[in-house]
Amino acid sequence: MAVYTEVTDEALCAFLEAYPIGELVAFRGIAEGVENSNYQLKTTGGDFILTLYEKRVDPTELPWFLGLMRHLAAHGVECPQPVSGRDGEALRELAGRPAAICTFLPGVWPRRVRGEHAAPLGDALAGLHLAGQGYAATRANALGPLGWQPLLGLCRKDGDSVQPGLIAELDAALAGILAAWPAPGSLPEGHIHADLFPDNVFFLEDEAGKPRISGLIDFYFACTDLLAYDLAVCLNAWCFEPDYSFNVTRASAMIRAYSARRPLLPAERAALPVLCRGAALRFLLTRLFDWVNTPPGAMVTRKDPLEYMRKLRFFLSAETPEAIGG
Ligand SMILES: Nc1ncnc2c1ncn2[C@@H]1O[C@H](COP(=O)(O)OP(=O)(O)O)[C@@H](O)[C@H]1O
Ligand SMILES: N[C@@H](CCOP(=O)(O)O)C(=O)O
Repeated sequence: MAVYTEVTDEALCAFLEAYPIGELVAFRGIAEGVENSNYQLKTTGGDFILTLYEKRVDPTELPWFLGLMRHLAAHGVECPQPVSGRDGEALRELAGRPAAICTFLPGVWPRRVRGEHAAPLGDALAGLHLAGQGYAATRANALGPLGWQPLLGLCRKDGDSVQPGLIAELDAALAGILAAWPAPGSLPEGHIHADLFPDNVFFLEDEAGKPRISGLIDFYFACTDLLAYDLAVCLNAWCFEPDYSFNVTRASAMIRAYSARRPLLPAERAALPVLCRGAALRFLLTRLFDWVNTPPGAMVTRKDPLEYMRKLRFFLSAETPEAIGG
């Protein structure tokens, strides 16, 4: 569930007076999502998404995220655009939370990933990286390599209750990944989405039934980091079958489409195995942290950390870029 903060009719109507988007017709909470509370709004001015930012988003960072979305939308990326109020401000407060209204995107995210999603995704990811180039402000990746050791430390006490021996296995994997991680400045950097999972990518079908991307959402992990790391996140999130076998054909199609729009440097391609290991570890650690540190009834939706242990093991065994479709 992801409606953590309830909003009353009265509070919402009063809130909407600040915006030039007409009057409220209907609204409903959206159950999907993990981090924030989302509502779909219908007003006499159209359809919108209202997001109330919950505790895990640092409010001082919200202007950076909203600015990035605005910049990307202005440079051709289909993504939600923050709607400004009559005073020019997109960010205000509702029900005691920072809140913003964004444009509604058509389409649905794929409940089951298919091969034909891979090329549009690779192309859209490269488009996002290119469009992000002119956004000057930067945001460090709090969930990058420097954050992994402290996060693992916070899971140390209870991690083995999820799987015996897990912490020792993660200690060894982390040491290897950090030792092989690309040196600062050695690979191209820019603004990355950093969480481009299937539930953050909307598709529509064309007349022939072929999926095309109608929008990318959820930029609240976006940051400035290695561009190829974003591709590694997608290889993790999109290229495994339900039985955890890696679909190398799908991965190749994604990497090829990415490279057709933003050619990968040989050094980026060579780094893909370690970047994929790092990306698997990153999602494993945040899921493990939530798993072992979330008291019952807390407002966090927990996801299975062991899914990413299996992916990490695969990437640890894949030594060459070719083994992962590169
Ligand atoms: N701009 C948008 N247009 C249409 N639907 C949206 C939009 N933003 C969010 N949603 C809906 O809300 C759900 C949760 O959004 P998401 O940003 O992933 O939440 P969270 O940050 O809590 O993970 C999405 O799966 C989608 O159904
Ligand atoms: N994609 C992450 C969790 C973040 O959730 P989102 O709903 O904000 O995309 C994971 O799968 O661990």
